[in-house]
Amino acid sequence: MDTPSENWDPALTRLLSSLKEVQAEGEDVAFLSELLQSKQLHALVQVHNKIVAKGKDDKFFPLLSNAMQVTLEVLDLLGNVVSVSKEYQQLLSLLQKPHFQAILCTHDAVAQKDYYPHLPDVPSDADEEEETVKIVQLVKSDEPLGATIKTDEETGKIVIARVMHGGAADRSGLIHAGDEVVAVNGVPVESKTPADVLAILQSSEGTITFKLVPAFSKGGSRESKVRVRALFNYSSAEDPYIPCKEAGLNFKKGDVLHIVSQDDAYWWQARREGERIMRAGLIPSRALQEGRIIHDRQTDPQSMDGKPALCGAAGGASGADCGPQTPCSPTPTATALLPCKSTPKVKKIIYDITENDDFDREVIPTYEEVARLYPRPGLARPLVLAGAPGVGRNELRRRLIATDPDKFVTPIPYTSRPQKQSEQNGKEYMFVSRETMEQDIAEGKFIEHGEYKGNLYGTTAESVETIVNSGRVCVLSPHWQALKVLRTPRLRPYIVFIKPPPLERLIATRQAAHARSSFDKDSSRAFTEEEFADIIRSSNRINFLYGYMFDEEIENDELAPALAQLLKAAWRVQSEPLWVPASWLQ
Ligand SMILES: Nc1ncnc2c1ncn2[C@@H]1O[C@H](COP(=O)(O)OP(=O)(O)OP(=O)(O)O)[C@@H](O)[C@H]1O
Repeated sequence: MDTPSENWDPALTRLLSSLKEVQAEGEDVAFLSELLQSKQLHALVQVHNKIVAKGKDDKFFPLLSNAMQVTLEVLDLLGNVVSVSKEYQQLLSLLQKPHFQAILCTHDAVAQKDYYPHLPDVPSDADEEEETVKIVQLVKSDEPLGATIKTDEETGKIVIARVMHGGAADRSGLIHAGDEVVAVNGVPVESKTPADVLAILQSSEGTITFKLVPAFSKGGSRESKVRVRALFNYSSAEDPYIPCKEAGLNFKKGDVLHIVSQDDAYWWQARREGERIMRAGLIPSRALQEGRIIHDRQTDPQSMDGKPALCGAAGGASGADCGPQTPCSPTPTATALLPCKSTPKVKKIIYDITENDDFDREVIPTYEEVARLYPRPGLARPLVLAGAPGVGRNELRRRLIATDPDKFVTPIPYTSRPQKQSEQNGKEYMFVSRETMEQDIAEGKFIEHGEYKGNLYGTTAESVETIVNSGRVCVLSPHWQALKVLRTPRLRPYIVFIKPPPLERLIATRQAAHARSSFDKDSSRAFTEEEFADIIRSSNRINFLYGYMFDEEIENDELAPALAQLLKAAWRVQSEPLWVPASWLQ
């Protein structure tokens, strides 16, 4: 046991002597005594004292609260620089270090006061006879108040329906969902409608004064930390059921959203990740959106993704709109919001399917929970070029490898066909017997395999891992049906969707380059018009079935810009923290 030295902290010394005075024995007392005399605790107390002493000067305050965001922007800029100086490289390597990025994230959390404790709710056993009223005064500005109001169905009173996270009302900390509005600017609102209240608010100038009866146990809820990737486009202007259009958050498929509240079963509150606007917006919850998609698939089997899936006809039971500077009107009745709620999930044949991809039709693309995966130096994620046969995946893969053959590598395929004399095992192919290959396929060792002229061909997951572990970037251009086998926490692929340009451009670019049809393995000939149309058709279909897996899209119009974009993707994979399914990190 360490013996306290002379400069031992006085508070610890006092605690120790009072412990001795207790004169009790036993394991707990011995443990406490040892703890109070330990050097580690003493060091911690000293650190604490120093922080408290320095804090008194109040010299420490964060200059910014988005250091990590700035870092990512810098990395993006540096990624575009072709020739880099030594200083650039040093800065790059520093900014890419996971520990450095972890410090920046922690810094931002502290700067954003992400740790603040929340005050306990007002006790619900307070005297009900004596109604507590709070007067809240807010300065009117260009910013919306960030709250919606509605008429309470049971009491008929005007209440705060919801408070948008990060908005003016939320930041005041004084207005909560469920608070009853008694008066606005001195005008009692009893027996008024939400629209009347909006009119009062719109006509007010300077400050707005609310007289509110606080709701019990409705204190501000803590922000959730959930991030999701949106798998559909959403525009609140086209959504007839959103309780308040101005409160809606528009987003595109692929955007990462920070879900700050899931308190409401049908309308979540979210911010777009990386945006500096603190006020959250309303988005349809997963349950609501799933219901809409299923409803759309049943009523319109041709429905493709890209359009917001909405139930019923537009302009139905919509909530009254609200002005941008005022609290918003009520949520429409629950029945108006829920025409799809009781609809069971069903399989629906949407395409004229020839392959067996029933599994994929089960996926209802709403949101995918994601988390940031930090790059691990020397362990780049495999780069997967997905797309329709003939679109140019192999051409782009070849050109990428040609830019740096030591860095970009494609796995050597396995085959059961006999080795030719001119061939070397492990160079063009790994030659194995048909029995061995069949057994490995049955054991799930292959990420893709197929048969051509009576011989098996395929690529193993292990060969991908070997390349990753060797510090090089593994580049794959598998058949699209291999995607679901590939997209696992084990391989963590970065999937780039190679999509064709519009038909006219597809034909023009391929004809100008004398492109060879990849549909005909036996002879070298140009693509037919029907084949060009097929490329576009199957591209749409692959995007529909697997779009939720794609990390980015590249349009393969002219080869040079497509390759430049691919090089950028390859850079990102090696250097940037990227969003991946949260389940990969658990
Ligand atoms: N952007 C482009 N402009 C002109 N020609 C292109 C372009 N991209 C690819 N090609 C040509 O189109 C043909 C088919 O490309 P590629 O073999 O890469 O297709 P793929 O997607 O790998 O299809 P498959 O899997 O069926 O081989 C090739 O002759 C290739 O050189």
